[in-house]
Amino acid sequence: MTALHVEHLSYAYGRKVALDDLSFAVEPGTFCALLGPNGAGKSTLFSLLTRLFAAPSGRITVAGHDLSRAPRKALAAMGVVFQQPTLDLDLTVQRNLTYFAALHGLSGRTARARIAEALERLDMADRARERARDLKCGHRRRLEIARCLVHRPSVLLLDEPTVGLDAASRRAITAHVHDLSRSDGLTVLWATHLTDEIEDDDRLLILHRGRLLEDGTAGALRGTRPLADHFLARIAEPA
Ligand SMILES: Nc1ncnc2c1ncn2[C@@H]1O[C@H](COP(=O)(O)OP(=O)(O)OP(=O)(O)O)[C@@H](O)[C@H]1O
Repeated sequence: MTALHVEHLSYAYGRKVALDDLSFAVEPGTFCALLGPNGAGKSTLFSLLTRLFAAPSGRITVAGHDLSRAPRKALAAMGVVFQQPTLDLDLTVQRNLTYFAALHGLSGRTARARIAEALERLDMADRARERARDLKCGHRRRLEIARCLVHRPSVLLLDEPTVGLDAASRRAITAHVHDLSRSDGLTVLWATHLTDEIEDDDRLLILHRGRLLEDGTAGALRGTRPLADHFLARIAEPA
């Protein structure tokens, strides 16, 4: 079964077309980078995938569930990290996660076990009692990633999750999420405009002006040139 399937998706803000007949499918356990410059349509796609916006046309399927016909099942199969942080900074790490687990109907022993597992997975176990406000930006982001694992989704959506982080935190988080995909079989859709977050084995979608310019394995698409050069050359081509 395809983990994430987008078929003929379009979206416009008034006359401004943000996504133009977008189609792609991501197989389970794949780390899929969605690479595009500012304004490419990445956040619009995330808003449609997470049902913040209703898709006026096209179809989205998550872990076999149609997002418009079976939204609860589709949304339960996904973990999301939005571009803007959404933690409660006055709560501890543990409390942030407990609150989120409760929203997903998890409580008591199950919630505690899942939270411990998620914190362990992100190397955050020793920070459970710290207030989110006291964490460095990189650790806040890691907490958000741990949070999106608590209900055991099979598909993770991350919208430019390293924005505003220093180089070391950026590298650590990118490595963590690649590892989640590799070791735990999670499907990842990672939106970015930074080519150094993408590995040669990753699936790569290049999005530009609402359209897919490329879809393949990053290493094969870039050939012998650095991915940054390949990307800049492709998006510089006339429409
Ligand atoms: N609320 C809005 N009203 C009108 N146009 C919008 C709105 N939001 C986005 N757009 C336009 O839609 C297009 C896609 O924007 P979107 O934010 O999805 O791109 P993005 O790839 O996420 O860019 P960024 O990396 O800057 O977040 C852009 O041309 C943008 O100007």
